[in-house]
Amino acid sequence: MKNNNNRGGSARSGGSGGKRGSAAGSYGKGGSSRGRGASRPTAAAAEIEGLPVAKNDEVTLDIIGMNHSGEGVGRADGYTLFVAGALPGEKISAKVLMTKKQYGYAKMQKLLQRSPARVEAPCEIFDRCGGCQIQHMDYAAQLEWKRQQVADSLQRIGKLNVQSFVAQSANGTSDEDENLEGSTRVSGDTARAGAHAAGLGEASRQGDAAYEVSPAADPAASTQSEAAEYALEASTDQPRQTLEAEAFGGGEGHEDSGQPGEESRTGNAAAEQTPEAAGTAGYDENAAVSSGGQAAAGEGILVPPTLGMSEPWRYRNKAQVPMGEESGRLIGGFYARGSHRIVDMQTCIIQHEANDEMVEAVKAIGRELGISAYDEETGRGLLRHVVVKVAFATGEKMVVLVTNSDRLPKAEQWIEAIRERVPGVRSICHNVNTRQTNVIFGDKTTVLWGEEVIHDYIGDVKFAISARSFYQVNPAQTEVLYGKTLEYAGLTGSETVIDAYCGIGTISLFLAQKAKRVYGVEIVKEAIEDARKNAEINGITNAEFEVGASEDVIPRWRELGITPDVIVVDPPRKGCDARLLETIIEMKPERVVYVSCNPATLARDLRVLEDGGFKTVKVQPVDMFPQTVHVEAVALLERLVELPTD
Ligand SMILES: C[S@@+](CC[C@H](N)C(=O)[O-])C[C@H]1O[C@@H](n2cnc3c(N)ncnc32)[C@H](O)[C@@H]1O
Repeated sequence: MKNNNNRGGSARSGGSGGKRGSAAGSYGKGGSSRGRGASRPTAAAAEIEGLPVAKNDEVTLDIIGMNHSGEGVGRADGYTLFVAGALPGEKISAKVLMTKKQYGYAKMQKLLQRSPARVEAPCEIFDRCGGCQIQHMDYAAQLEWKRQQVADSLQRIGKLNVQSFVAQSANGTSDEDENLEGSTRVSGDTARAGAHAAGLGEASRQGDAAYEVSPAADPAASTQSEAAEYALEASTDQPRQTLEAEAFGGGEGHEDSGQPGEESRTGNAAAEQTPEAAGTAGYDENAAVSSGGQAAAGEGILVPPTLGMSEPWRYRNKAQVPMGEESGRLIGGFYARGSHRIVDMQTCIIQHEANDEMVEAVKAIGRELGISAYDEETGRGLLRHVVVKVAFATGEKMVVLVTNSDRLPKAEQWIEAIRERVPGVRSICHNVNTRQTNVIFGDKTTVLWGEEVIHDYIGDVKFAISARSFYQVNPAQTEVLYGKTLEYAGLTGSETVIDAYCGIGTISLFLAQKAKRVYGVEIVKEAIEDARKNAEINGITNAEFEVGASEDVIPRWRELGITPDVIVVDPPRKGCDARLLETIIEMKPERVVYVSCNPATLARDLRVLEDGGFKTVKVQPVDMFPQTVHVEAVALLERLVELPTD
């Protein structure tokens, strides 16, 4: 049906509402995506001529996929609309919130046809908080969607050949056992729901060229120049520059790396991690995936089902909670999606309970002591963030108060009250960040009380973790991830291994148990100090560490004659530096194991390595961040044997 403006295709439908976990939540409140109190850019852009829809139109949409931010993707007369809360396979009525040249946003009004993968989000503030994006999607469907994100990126960005899939049988198993790799199997109905929700089946055939170049759906993207966005998405000729731009603003904030779920900057993950290509999973015509299931044996890269958790809740060992004020009262919680508006919370069900308790204690103490919260608009106020960590294996706890002032007023009272209300706390730290920035930590950290570090175990290896060092946030899945990394490294005990972007030496020390020698490099000085301590406390003598950028240090190691058999890289979201990739190619290791938290930069870098003489054998997705859109994967590359030239 055409509307009055002859824009066509936006079949009007009435209705409003939508239940929690179905509808979009707090979108559409206007303002820029960065400003405090803003949540979604609405009609900031002037109406654009010739679009099939306009702001406030009501449209009926078939949701054909889900983008990197977890928003459903619908089309109105070929025009792409992103709808928060909508799942692939659903039919909805929606109201257009804003339009850009090639895509727009709409708010779900009514769910007309429900996906079998839709579940009730268990978190009470899911519809407001931006911390999780896909609690309303059944876990099996989340896992399949993540697998497909990886496969699609490899194909679309890396131009790599991915093995096709065979459909899953009714009991969720497949004959292709080799491909299961110990994964959480997708069972029966949920398998089909998963395939459905991941935008597979019919909808997966509906991709088109326009969508292929469509830009980031994330509200944060709207703060970037559109030209940059399009450069980013449209072209794989210049993917490095553009993909780097999207990764946490180009790679500052090393202390926490920009790992998904590791919000080293303020802002929720959805706001900060601008998707690289608007997430074409599920509707890329060229994607090899045909349904939820297993890869068929044959040519191409194997992308097995995502390794998931049996209990995908309460898995996080760290919370970085921004503090604010509401009617003069101190509050703390994650940001609403696409904004810096804090949603006060009492509990976060993906966090360990101890983290909830620590955050609540700090909020209560702050209120009692009359502490002000930092206001990022005025640059005034004291308490910026509370960062809490708990070691799952030992129960040790750390509280870090990040303030906008060198001095922590009432420090003694803080210490006394935290010790009283957080039984078992081992470390209370103060970090100073006086910069007007969205990076969480400042450079100066002092121990107010207790130890400088807490200790945890991954497998049998003990780790000391300081306030600012990167440490994986999901300990159960870290073991799975590192186990895969070790397996792919294929060590026999005689190998020399380089671990680039080594953090506190977690992967290095895992590898050192099976290698002759391991060299780790990391840019954060404190992390390398921790890595050395960690080697020492575990009695590991065959690992050595150097501070510096991998792209500077490893070429130097090459000049010194270090010849690795295996190179492991685990870079932040922006991926590997081009100089590092060049050096890897020149060093000619037998194998490269690439651990990645960003399928887009992974795909880009694999392309470079493939062109440099390596073959990608398999890429295993591992779910480090259930209920969120973040995707982790580990890739195995083997060096192609060079044939002699006559
Ligand atoms: C995703 S984390 C991986 C850490 C570690 N492998 C682990 O599993 O805990 C990436 C690490 O790279 C570091 N980093 C960022 N840029 C770097 C660079 N150019 N050279 C070396 N390390 C870098 C960050 O500080 C962070 O510790």
